Amino acid sequence: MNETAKPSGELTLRTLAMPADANAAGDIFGGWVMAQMDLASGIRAGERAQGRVVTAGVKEMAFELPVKIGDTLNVYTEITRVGRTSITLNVEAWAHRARHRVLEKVTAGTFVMVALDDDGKPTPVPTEG
Ligand SMILES: CCCCCCCCCCCCCCCC(=O)SCCNC(=O)CCNC(=O)[C@H](O)C(C)(C)COP(=O)(O)OP(=O)(O)OC[C@H]1O[C@@H](n2cnc3c(N)ncnc32)[C@H](O)[C@@H]1OP(=O)(O)O
Repeated sequence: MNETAKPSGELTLRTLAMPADANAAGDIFGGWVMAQMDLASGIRAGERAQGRVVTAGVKEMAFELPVKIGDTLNVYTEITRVGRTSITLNVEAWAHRARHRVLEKVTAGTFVMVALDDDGKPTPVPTEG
């Protein structure tokens, strides 16, 4: 792992970048990376909300480095704000390169998830604990 930078947040999801997720040049599609970050946000926010959540918005997405076939993608999440019905998370995706012992930040973004009730309407996020 690179000495100068470390992931922020809790490791929420790990998965492997496969050939079917790549474009013709061999780089993994940004949409696939975003989908993994969305899933990680859903897991973390769903646990905090103790129920169903949806993605309301994604802000400040930055694709800093490509993901390559064979990389392990590690997604870290940190809850930065809990509103009435929304949960805001900083989400970082780091690639563990297949043939090198390095972990590099590839993408970061801010996700806003909203807790829903059984009727699909926004519902208050319960107090923690
Ligand atoms: C025990 C259980 C364990 C669980 C373990 C779970 C594991 C399971 C993992 C599943 C992982 C799936 C993760 C994929 C999740 C999708 O991909 S969901 C699909 C994509 N998203 C959608 O289809 C959402 C479609 N949009 C909507 O349904 C509605 O616009 C929304 C988001 C519910 C908001 O409805 P609304 O009527 O505008 O509601 P409103 O009361 O005005 O606002 C509600 C809150 O949303 C905020 N908001 C609304 N729009 C925005 C926006 N554009 N930007 C930012 N915030 C916004 C408001 O500020 C407000 O926040 P609070 O002040 O209450 O904190």
